[in-house]
Amino acid sequence: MRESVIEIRGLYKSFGDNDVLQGVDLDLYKGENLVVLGKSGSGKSVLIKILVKLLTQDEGSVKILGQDTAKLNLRDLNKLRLKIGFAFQAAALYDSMTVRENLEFPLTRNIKGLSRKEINYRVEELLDSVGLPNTINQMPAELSGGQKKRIGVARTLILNPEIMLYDEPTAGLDPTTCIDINNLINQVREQYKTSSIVITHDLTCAKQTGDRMAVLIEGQFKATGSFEEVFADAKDPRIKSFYDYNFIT
Ligand SMILES: Nc1ncnc2c1ncn2[C@@H]1O[C@H](COP(=O)(O)OP(=O)(O)OP(=O)(O)O)[C@@H](O)[C@H]1O
Repeated sequence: MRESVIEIRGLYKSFGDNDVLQGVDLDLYKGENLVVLGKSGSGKSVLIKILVKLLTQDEGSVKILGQDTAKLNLRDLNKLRLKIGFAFQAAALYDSMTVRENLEFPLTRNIKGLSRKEINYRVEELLDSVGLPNTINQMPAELSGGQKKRIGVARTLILNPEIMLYDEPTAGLDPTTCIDINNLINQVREQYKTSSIVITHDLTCAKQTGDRMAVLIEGQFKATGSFEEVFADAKDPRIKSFYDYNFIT
């Protein structure tokens, strides 16, 4: 039996008469990269927001690291959130802060009493890990799109999360930089032993980073499995068209 770090059961969410999630079941297993695929508007962001309780489900349960999120008080919820790293689509760096300050910010805000030496060590270690030690005194505006993503990942890792959520990690990047980011996602899993959900439209990213795929269609996961299992012999025309669409555009 594989250990689940996230366990989603029977999740429903509607906005008015827009039934977005219609009975979602999904597990994220310890140590894996799980890729969540789905058309624009299929509910991927809604699902992620429910996971971190930025939205509340209408029905169903979410257990993260063994804890039922519906039963947590705010203090315990915030503790749990610290174990989840959220790497946003747009890297979400603070433009007015240097790279060093961007990385220090979550650290000093969430962990009190760290020495200057400990903070420096952690920041430098993370910048080394993402291959950008020389950017430490730069401003985000001086970085390329790919570098910003790397710094965003470093900042997310600084609190040692057990779970990583990557939201469209390769969006807006050229193909070579996409491959670098895919490699980084795999490196993070190895080095920091994280379990990750990668939300993407990019099938190259899915193939390179995903141990397993899950395809969200009409409010449910219709197919889960390895990239080959899901796409090689796809009978469901919606999955087939998702694949075809990706390689047309
Ligand atoms: N706060 C909200 N209030 C009302 N409707 C919402 C809200 N958030 C999302 N929706 C609706 O839920 C549906 C799913 O949206 P969601 O953002 O999860 O799609 P997505 O799969 O992440 O799309 P994309 O790939 O374009 O980011 C859409 O129809 C959207 O309009």
